[in-house]
Amino acid sequence: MKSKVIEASLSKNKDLGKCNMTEKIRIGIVPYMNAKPLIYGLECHKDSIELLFEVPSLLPGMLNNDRIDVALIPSIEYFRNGCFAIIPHIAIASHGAVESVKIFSKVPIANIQTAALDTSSLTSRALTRIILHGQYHLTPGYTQFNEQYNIAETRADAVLIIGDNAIKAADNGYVTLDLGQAWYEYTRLPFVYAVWVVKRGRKIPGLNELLLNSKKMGIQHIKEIAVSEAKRLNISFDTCLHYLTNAIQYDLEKEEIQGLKKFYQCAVAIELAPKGERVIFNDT
Ligand SMILES: C=C(O[C@@H]1C=C(C(=O)O)C=C[C@H]1O)C(=O)O
Repeated sequence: MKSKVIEASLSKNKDLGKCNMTEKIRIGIVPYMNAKPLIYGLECHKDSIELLFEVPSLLPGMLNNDRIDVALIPSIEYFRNGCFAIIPHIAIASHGAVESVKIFSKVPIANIQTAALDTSSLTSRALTRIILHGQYHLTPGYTQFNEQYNIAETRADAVLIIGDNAIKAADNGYVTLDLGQAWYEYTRLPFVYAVWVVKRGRKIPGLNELLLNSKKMGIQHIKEIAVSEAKRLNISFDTCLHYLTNAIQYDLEKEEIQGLKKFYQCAVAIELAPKGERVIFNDT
């Protein structure tokens, strides 16, 4: 299923600014299992789209520097940047437990004094601070956790890990806190981890439709994605299917937008984001 719209947009649109018309649309995306359904339908556009895989923390900068044209970015960065527009109806979200954003703690959560946060993340790092502060009245010392480290050798009391590594990490007797679940208990709202964005004012005709169709196709082929992810990550098909269908949610509608706005308010309250930002959608 080839999108005529995007092909037309590449040849018709004279407003692509720094993007050369003969060049492909460069789309930045996280390399985790959770993003696979969102890009499933893009595979058949290889002649007009280039996919670049990068950890979430690096994608906003790449978009800002025009190294990519569209990106799936950590939701906190949408509010910090202030110059992006969100592609409607699509998110990486959870309504409760997310299974891939977890604190692994060597002490009871209420006793955490130091926490090392995954450097791949931006949103879940902020969410950790919000939950530990808001729910547990804790302001621990924060350090970095790099995926080359392992939990046991980390000096911090607790470690935040996101993505495939969090799914694969064994609990090993650690106290674990699923931050999607913690957010739900704190607010009774869904949590939005990532959104597709473009720079505000950048017109890529057909983009919203292209990404929405891709998501729809991904959801239709979720079992096939679970099979290949199980192989790639060396984990069970059931774990993948459960994660892709029960834990991660891909909609960005009324409730998720409410969750996104609540997250922004909580971030502003502890100075993790500037005041006065609004949710603005891309309309092309
Ligand atoms: C739920 C997740 O969402 C991710 C978490 C992000 C973050 O913490 O900054 C960013 C993008 C998402 O892919 C996950 O990867 O586990």
